Amino acid sequence: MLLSIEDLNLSVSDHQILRGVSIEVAEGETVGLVGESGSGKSTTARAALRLVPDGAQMSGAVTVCGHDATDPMLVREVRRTMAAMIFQEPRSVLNPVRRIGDSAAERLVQVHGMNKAEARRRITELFVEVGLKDTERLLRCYPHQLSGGMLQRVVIAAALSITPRLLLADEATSALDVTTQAEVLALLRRLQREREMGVLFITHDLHLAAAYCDRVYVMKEGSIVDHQKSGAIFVNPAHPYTKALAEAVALLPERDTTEIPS
Ligand SMILES: Nc1ncnc2c1ncn2[C@@H]1O[C@H](COP(=O)(O)OP(=O)(O)OP(=O)(O)O)[C@@H](O)[C@H]1O
Repeated sequence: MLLSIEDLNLSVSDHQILRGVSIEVAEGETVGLVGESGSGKSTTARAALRLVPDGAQMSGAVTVCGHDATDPMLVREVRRTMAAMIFQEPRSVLNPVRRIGDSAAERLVQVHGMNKAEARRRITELFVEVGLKDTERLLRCYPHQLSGGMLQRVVIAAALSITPRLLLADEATSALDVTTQAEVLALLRRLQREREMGVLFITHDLHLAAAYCDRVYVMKEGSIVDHQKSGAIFVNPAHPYTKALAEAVALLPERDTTEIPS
């Protein structure tokens, strides 16, 4: 298993956020983690890499690529060389006053000891791999000069720069328009297959998770309440909450056509 979370509990200031969460991701697998806002999805992914709030109380077992990720020393190595995380809003992780090239190449310089020229060459290759064009100009741009889709590709390239075996994608495409979302998802799928990466794909969208992932975990109020192969999730939801999520799209109020102004 690339990621194994077992009976994970996490509390902050006596508020219990995660309750006995268990999740597994194998090599080459895409596993969905679905739930409404505040159900604990991001906290689970962050806790897997020990990125927890100060003072958080945590219990349970987490291994990433066979390493104990609850160990503060070991998890540093895990984050350095084995696992990467992509967040929902790329603008929040890129420094607005640093050039794209410097931000994207940072880990290769700091972590892998490459010199700046080597790191820029490698990042340029990765930019091409994630479908970015005009890379020389891009390296000199600032985040505000790029679209959301381009920035998300930059962030994916930076995450892939360490050649992670496990990718934690936290609402990685939720802020993108539908067309760009489809392109980024196709890109992630291709890269995942080429690299045999395991992916934990976090989303609030059950339909997207079922279409994109091999298996899906459903989370509610800090607990995993359902776990199914994607094909089975609509046919045989094990928990009423999964059924409610599946039907949620039908709850949109119908447009009132009786009061159309002339
Ligand atoms: N640093 C923190 N300190 C205290 N409570 C926190 C902290 N981070 C998250 N929480 C709480 O933990 C719960 C789960 O939050 P989390 O962000 O993991 O949910 P989520 O399912 O990822 O939601 P969203 O889809 O909105 O990102 C929420 O009630 C949130 O308020």
